[in-house]
Amino acid sequence: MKLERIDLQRIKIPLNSPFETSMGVETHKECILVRAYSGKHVGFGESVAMDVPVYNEEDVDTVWYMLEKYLIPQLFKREIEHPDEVSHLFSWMRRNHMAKAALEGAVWDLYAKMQGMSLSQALGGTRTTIDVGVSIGIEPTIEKLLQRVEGFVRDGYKKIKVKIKPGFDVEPMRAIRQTFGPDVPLMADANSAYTLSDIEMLKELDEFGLIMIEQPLAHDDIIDHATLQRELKTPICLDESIHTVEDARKAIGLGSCRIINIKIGRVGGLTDAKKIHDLCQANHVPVWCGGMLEAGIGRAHNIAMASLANFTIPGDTSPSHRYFAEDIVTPWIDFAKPGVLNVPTAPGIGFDINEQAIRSALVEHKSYFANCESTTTLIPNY
Ligand SMILES: O=C(O)CCC(=O)C1=CC=C[C@@H](O)[C@@H]1C(=O)O
Ligand SMILES: [Mg+2]
Repeated sequence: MKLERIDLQRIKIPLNSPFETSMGVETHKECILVRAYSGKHVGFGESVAMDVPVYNEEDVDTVWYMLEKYLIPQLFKREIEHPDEVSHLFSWMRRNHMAKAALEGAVWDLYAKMQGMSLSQALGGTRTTIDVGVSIGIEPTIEKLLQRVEGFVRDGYKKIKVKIKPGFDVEPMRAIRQTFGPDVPLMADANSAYTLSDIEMLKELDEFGLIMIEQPLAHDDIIDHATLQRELKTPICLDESIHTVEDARKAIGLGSCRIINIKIGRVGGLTDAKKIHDLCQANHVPVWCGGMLEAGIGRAHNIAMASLANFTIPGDTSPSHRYFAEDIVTPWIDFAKPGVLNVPTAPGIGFDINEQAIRSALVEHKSYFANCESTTTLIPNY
């Protein structure tokens, strides 16, 4: 496929309620939508970088900059046979995975549409439905947390993920277990809030029969996580520490984790997400699809990826209304039955674009054309 035009749209959407983690409080979802045009087809992608670089080194501005200055011009230079070529094409650039993934995702969607297949099929997905969980931010009180958990359990979510941080960890988890019993599928996500000096507290979490403790230690660590995993019964799941298939290989080899949370944007796109999925499958390490509070296009990409066979743990792909009063896709992403989403069978991401919702949320829109002189490439010829 020859890309003729690429559009970037920066949008900002209010969250239904603030979402607090150990990294801070989010009240809006700000992201960049990517539209990739070839002939009569258009593919859609979405960047997941936050508006401040607290989750990784990127933010919305760095994503736009890297796309405009390097990645879009480079893609215009090439005829792409298969989307798997894009991550190699971008491999000269260090990191900036969320910028790369937003553009690569649009190419994957475009490719699937041109082939007349769903994105799930194009990726090799086998599931026709996916079980989904919910991520609950840090609440001001344990009582408020219990109210949120009660509502989501009633809604039928297949996994309840609770954010923890120093001072809000053992007691909230104990209260959930005492209130809802041992059968609620429960996990904790620490977002790197602890160190090995907290090992005794982290071992206390073992009594709650959690599915996993996600990213308890430093965002760039796999050594201390291996030490901690040897002391814990509860499986450690790595999120922020895993950026590449090599990171995953090393973490599995060291015993740093027993589960991996795959986020398309964190690992640089669908091609690399699939490589990590396949490596984990070969090593009997289950994976699940993490979330970044995506709007509908990003959420649709997550659904397609989560249809791959080794995504055996419910992911954080809640229906749109969990976070937003209006979504940028139609139909809205919603349960087919409690805790279950259908995997679309229509071509590409399988959702239409709600242009009115995008217009309402639009901050900036810019079109780039392959035949435009100003779209020059500032990188060596790779
Ligand atoms: O998108 C969702 O529903 C889950 C969001 C979520 O839990 C996270 C988003 C971004 C960073 C973190 O706060 C956290 C995570 O680490 O998984
Ligand atoms: Mg996480």
